[in-house]
Amino acid sequence: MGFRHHMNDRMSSRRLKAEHGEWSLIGPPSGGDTSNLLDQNISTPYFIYVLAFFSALGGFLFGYDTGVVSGAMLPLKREMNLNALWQELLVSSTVGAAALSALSGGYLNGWLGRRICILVASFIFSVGGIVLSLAQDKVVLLVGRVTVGLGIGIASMTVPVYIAEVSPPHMRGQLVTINSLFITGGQFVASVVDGAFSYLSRDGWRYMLGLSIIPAVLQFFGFVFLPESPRWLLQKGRSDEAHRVLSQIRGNQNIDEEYDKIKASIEEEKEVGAGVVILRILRHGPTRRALIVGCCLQMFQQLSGINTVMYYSATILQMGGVQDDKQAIWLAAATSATNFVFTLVGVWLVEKVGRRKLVLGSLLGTGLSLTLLAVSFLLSAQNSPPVTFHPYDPQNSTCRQSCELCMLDPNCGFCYRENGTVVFETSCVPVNLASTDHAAWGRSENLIKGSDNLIWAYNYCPTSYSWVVLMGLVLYLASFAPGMGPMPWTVNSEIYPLWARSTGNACSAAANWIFNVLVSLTFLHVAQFLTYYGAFFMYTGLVVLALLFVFACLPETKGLQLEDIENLFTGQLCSCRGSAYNDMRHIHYIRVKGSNCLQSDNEASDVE
Ligand SMILES: O[C@H]1[C@H](O)[C@@H](O)[C@H](O)[C@@H](O)[C@H]1O
Repeated sequence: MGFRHHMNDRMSSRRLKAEHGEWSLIGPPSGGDTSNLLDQNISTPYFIYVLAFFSALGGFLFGYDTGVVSGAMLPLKREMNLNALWQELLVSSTVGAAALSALSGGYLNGWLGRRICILVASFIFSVGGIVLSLAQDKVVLLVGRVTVGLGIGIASMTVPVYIAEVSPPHMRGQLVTINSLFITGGQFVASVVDGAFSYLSRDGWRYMLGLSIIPAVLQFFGFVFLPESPRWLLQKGRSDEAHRVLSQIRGNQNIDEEYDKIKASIEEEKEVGAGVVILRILRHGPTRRALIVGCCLQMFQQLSGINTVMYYSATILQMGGVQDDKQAIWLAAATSATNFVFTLVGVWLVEKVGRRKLVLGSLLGTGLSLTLLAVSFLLSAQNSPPVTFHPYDPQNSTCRQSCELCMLDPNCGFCYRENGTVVFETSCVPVNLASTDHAAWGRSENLIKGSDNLIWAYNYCPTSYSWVVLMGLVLYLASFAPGMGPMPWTVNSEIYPLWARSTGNACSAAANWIFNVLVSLTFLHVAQFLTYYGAFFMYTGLVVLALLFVFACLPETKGLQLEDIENLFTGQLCSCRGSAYNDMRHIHYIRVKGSNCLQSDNEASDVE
């Protein structure tokens, strides 16, 4: 096998090392079995899994605390007498606080280091959990929700950075994606805890909200004993410590090249000049382009509508015709289980097919399933039962339309009798403002569920299309979870040079949280204006935009050492799509014609 070496090629020394069997810094080939190619002496120590596990507990808490609130809201509404405004406040205050703290987390990360930030986040999570579980009134609840939000923000931007910085290149994608697996795992556990404690007649919400203390304390004590990122240590001039930690996490592998590369990239920082990091990022072409790609990926993740599905799955299923409250809660648990299981597929695929293909495939499936959801809502709307029964209306209300329009008006609900699949004696009447479980007056005012075949439908219409909605939801999650769920976090942890990494991740995580609030706060209003099928068609359109953006702009980062990845952004924006891949023997760069984003494109592919 004749390698042609190109000594002026920045990569050639790495290739040379590869020839001599030093694969540790380069990573395994895409897909196949690497065991016969790897030197037995340089296997990665298990310690890296311990680091990834304790860090990813931050992801678990992120998932748990964002997921638990929808189920906790049902008993909270009852016991604390919460009106719609307070319910919205308790949900969105956490996400808003997360956006702010993710932004400030960039500064804290650079200043205090990744390890201290993770310790601070787990401490904040523990305090938030204690405040929530002991809360006596809604103001204290709000304080608790803001507190956990602050923890979530810091954890969401620090954990992927830390894992990426301690991982060897060939495992980095997988280990960072494990953090996303823990996010969806946290959401799943939260939905099961919600389901289980919803049977308690009082104080169930205290357990739901308080149980997060356990993983938070576990993470705190774990991190007291775990090391700082060697990259951050080197940046701070603590070279001996950095060398020691790197040897500790790489075991018997040769760390010289990795160590030198990190040092070289710190030297490069000086070329960029001094000043406020975000301004330096914006002035420096490659990092500016990386920031645009990173933030847009996070924005598109949220614009694909994942959190309308996660936060409103019970409502969506009800709109699709699932009538029973408890059934809806457990179906929502099944939704988050699907999200979790399919994130596992992402963990499995990320080092095999790479980030780019995973995201493209995921967006394609997400778009198709959103179309299916939209079509099923359209069919339900077109077949929505008309109003046939007009009781005397003491308030002269406006609730007098078909079920579809009745459902879209938050002031009205649909009341009907059912015999098998036949719906009859249908009316649309105002909802009781204190509890949406009842009508304000008339035959559904004091409704005992199921009595006399009478059904009060707030937020949904009787339809025979619920199974299509259910199928659409499952397909949506199966497509979203392996790619668009985890990859924005994974890619962001890799694409910035060391000096810009904390700030870049802070900005992109904040973009994620800001669009999260935006989409989830507007969903019900958007549905009211555009109808449900209109809303889902709109998300489909946004996914098509995302697909075009990713196709044009997202380069492949699989297998590259962190310090090499910035080279992918040295050309014009979007000129390096799909450009680098590593097939174990050498790194290929295929650049889009005319760009200068790579230093070694042609040479890299003429290897035989
Ligand atoms: O990657 C995660 C994951 O997909 C979650 O299910 C979702 O709730 C978050 O918003 C997202 O950032």
